[in-house]
Amino acid sequence: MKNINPTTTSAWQALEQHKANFAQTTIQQLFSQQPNRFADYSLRFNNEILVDYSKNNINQETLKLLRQLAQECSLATAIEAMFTGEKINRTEDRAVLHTALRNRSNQPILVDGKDVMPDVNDVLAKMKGFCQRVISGEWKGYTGKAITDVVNIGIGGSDLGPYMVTEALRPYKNHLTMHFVSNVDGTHIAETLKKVNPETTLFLIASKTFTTQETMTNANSARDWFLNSAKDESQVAKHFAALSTNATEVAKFGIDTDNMFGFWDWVGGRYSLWSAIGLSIALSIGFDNFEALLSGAHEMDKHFRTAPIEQNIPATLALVGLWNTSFLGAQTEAILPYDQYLHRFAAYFQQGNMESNGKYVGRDGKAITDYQTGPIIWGEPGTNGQHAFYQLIHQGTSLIPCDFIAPAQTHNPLADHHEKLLSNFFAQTEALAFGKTKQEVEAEFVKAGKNLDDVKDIVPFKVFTGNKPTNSILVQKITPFSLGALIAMYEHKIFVQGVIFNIFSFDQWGVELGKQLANRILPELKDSEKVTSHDSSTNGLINQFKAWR
Ligand SMILES: O=P(O)(O)OC[C@H]1O[C@@H](O)[C@@H](O)[C@@H](O)[C@@H]1O
Repeated sequence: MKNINPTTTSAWQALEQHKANFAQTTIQQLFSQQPNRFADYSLRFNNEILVDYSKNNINQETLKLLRQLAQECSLATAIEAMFTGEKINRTEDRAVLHTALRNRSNQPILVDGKDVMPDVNDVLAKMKGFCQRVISGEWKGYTGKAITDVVNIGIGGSDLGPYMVTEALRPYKNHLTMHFVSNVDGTHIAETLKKVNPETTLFLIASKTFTTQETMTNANSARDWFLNSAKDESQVAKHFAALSTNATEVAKFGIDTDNMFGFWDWVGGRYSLWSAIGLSIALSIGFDNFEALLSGAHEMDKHFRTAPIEQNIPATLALVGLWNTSFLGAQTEAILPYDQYLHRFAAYFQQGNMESNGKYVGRDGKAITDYQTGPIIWGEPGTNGQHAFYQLIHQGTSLIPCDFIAPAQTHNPLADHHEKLLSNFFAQTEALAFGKTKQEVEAEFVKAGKNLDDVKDIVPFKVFTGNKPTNSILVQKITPFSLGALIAMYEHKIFVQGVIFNIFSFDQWGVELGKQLANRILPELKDSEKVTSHDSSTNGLINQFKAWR
């Protein structure tokens, strides 16, 4: 991947000039000027996903310049570099091949001259056999009973993806009850263990490194709890499996390598749900559905790799997002799914995006000083968000571009719930784009029989300026296939932005310092000695903790 500061491209400079046009123009005016705006600014994937990006402050010139920016930043070369296994994660000297995990075409993909597909397929076959045995009840616990509960112990990428997807695909789930334990706070595992029976519980220890403090602490507590009942170490094999790249540490923990499902250093944690880390997903919805999830992602991969930039959905979302943040001044992006099953979707992409693109060092090793990199990602499911934080999106002083996501078909057709939900979905982007003018507010008062003189002081508070950018992502139905495609779409959006930001999107050095310092502090908490080795704030806090515990 080349080192190109995006601000030095001619497209960036042209975009800087071009943005002045939008100081005066509103989204409303753009719609009045362009009757076909919806048709011209929307894209479809497989007749299953519709992406409408028309309600943004963009015109054809904006798109032309953004596409030119992508070209000047060598996006096409970068895409090929990723898909062909080049070591684009240069700071860790690794390839980035989550796309190989879902490569249903089976075309060889080489890393260091070796095709990775046979290994990928071997692990998938092992996962399939394991799922069949556990789901059918053939796999027995230490007292001969079938498994009823699965506890995934992992954190970050080893938790967020599997948890988000198993929740999103609940309509497809079988009889197994899934639990996810991530926090090192003992409350998380303690509350989970209250709900399960050691005779019928399977623990999946999910950790790429198998050294993560939170996960190993929870795994040890789970094993102690299990042995408290089973009283026999040899029974651990029936109740513990490991999802990891680190066979040595897995063996040290005492998990049989037969129960280890491997993956490789070219799978980033936050891109790992497609790997063995997805075993909890496969157990919950069955292996066929897990394969459908992979297929959906693979179709999106093909689209991303081959579609021209004008029709390329992830690239378009990335460029429009970059326009909003780098040129129009937005600092955050909200992801707002109108689907209760997608309640962890925003949390998942908080890691996906912020751990990937929250970087201040460019690919040249120098600090980036002249542009913003990854935005802050946040969000909650609609309509809950409407009654909480939408006030600020509609009338605050910050510009917050939003992605609205909704399925056309619900899995729970109950009275008119879904029509009501979707009416809110449509209404919100309409309100955000077009707002409500002073004249409209006054007309409403008049209609309600009010004298305008009496209400004139209230009028400004009821005005909505509109002109707030949104994308609407309408999915025919949330199925394993469409969800796979949707996740891959956002993954590639992040990739495109990382390429243009000139950063390395696939490392995560920013999480290390806190871990190091926590390891230094941990022994200091073991005794009652007064701590003096830190700054006065940290010393003061530690010492108060010791006094109060
Ligand atoms: O899967 P393991 O190795 O336990 O890591 C879990 C998580 O740890 C964090 O510190 C980050 O590095 C994440 O990217 C990662 O997903």
